[in-house]
Amino acid sequence: MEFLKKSLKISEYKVKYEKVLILLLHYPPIPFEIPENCIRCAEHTDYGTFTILFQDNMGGLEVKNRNNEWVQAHPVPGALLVNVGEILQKFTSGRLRATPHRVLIPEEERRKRCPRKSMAFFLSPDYEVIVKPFEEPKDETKSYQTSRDYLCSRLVSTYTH
Ligand SMILES: O=C(O)CCC(=O)C(=O)O
Ligand SMILES: [Fe+2]
Repeated sequence: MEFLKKSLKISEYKVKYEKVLILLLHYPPIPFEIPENCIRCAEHTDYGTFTILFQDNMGGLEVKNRNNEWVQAHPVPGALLVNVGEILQKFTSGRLRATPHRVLIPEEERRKRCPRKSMAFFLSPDYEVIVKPFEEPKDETKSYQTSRDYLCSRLVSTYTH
């Protein structure tokens, strides 16, 4: 967290602890014909502070840049991918933007017929941390959402469909 404090020049870093959720993802091989435009993981932004992602060499991951263009995030051996999450976007008043990303199915037959594996470390503030811009002083007359409320509401809105 020190690097965030330095790069954003935050004098008081209030996120005392970080919750970590580790997701091991296995995308099965596709042994049959599928319609065009099928995807492995739909466009989304992660909810927390940031996500550290390891991916194998199957490819398919794309991130959206600030010009709203999809850019392939090719796997680089030994490299990690870091995605900014929604809570960090809120902490920084949008100076850091939550990265939209998705996982497509490679055109290439060999990679389509192989599984894809990835490992995601989702970091989120401790549950009682208030989700508000760092530079904004706390207003005692306002009611704020905690990290727990924010994460729960995002999970509910995602999984009620
Ligand atoms: O499998 C991947 O590379 C991405 C997974 C992902 O974005 C997620 O689980 O939130
Ligand atoms: Fe994600």
